[in-house]
Amino acid sequence: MNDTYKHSEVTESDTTLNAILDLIVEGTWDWNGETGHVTRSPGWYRMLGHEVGIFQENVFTWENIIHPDDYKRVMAHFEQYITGQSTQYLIEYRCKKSDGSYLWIIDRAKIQAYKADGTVARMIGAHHNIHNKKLAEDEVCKLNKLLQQDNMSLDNLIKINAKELENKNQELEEKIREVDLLSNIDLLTNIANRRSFEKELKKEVLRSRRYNHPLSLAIFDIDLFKNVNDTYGHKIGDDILQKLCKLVSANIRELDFFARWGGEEFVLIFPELTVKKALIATEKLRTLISQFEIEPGLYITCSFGVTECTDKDTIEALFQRIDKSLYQAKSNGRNRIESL
Ligand SMILES: Nc1nc2c(ncn2[C@@H]2O[C@H](COP(=O)(O)OP(=O)(O)OP(=O)(O)O)[C@@H](O)[C@H]2O)c(=O)[nH]1
Repeated sequence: MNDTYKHSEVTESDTTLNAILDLIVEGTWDWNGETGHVTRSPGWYRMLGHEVGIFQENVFTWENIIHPDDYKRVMAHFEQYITGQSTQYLIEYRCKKSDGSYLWIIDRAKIQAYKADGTVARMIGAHHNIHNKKLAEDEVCKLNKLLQQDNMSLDNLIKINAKELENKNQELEEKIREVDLLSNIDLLTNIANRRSFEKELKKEVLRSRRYNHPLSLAIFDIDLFKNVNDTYGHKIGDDILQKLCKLVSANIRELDFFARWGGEEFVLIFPELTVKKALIATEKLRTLISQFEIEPGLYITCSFGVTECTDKDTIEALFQRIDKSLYQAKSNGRNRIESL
């Protein structure tokens, strides 16, 4: 038994084919080159939002709905195909809808028959709605452009950020230096503090040993400073400490290291000086201080302990010795220097 499906008549097969085409493509068109007649499927009208069959069935209907910006391109492509300059007719363009907006479609067509003179006798085509796909492509295109711009600005941003970071780092380094400086400086007198002194002393002890150079150390303390505070007040006491530091700083060598040990006690490192020379230097200071009118009508004196660092000295041993010599200077009557 032959079970192949057959249409009983040609018209029936035409109806079936048209129904299938209407289902699988939005719009088909069939152009008769002899008469200029164009048959368009119901889907073609529906796709553009028109009532089926409202347009004249000729080529001008099609030409009139092509977007003006696409018109020349479409015509050129059509011309190339029907004149045999290109082998296929396949083109994307916009068609005007009933509401005046434009719909992106893809138009595919094939010549079905030629006239005796070689011109087209029949051409069948299909319009397919690609609007959403086209919009999505446009979006991607826009995004790509934006991305490129963004990449550039991102690049710039990175550069700007790097510069800002560099500035911040510089600021931070300055702050660290500042903090480091502050942590090494006595805030009242602006000279080195005990912490900084201890570091410096260790360094100088090592240096004197390495080069076998002398190194001396002095400590001095304001005599009876409690009386000054009690008589003139703590504020004047502070001013006196500041003035004393300025005086001493201005009368020591660049090489010498001057620090506040704490309270009204100060220390001096004399690199390259033997105890003999250190005694001369401290004597100069003692005299200067005692002759300096630190406040109107007020003079102060200081007691000094001096010692020289030996090969075997530990830092603690050094301190014990100058402390002891200062104690001796105090107990021997103040405003004097003792050395051990
Ligand atoms: N104004 C002021 N006074 C201070 C500061 N640090 C310590 N002093 C004072 O220094 C005085 C030290 O007193 P004492 O330790 O009794 O010694 P002194 O009166 O100097 O007597 P001698 O050291 O024995 O000569 C105290 O009154 C402290 O308050 C300071 O930063 N500012």
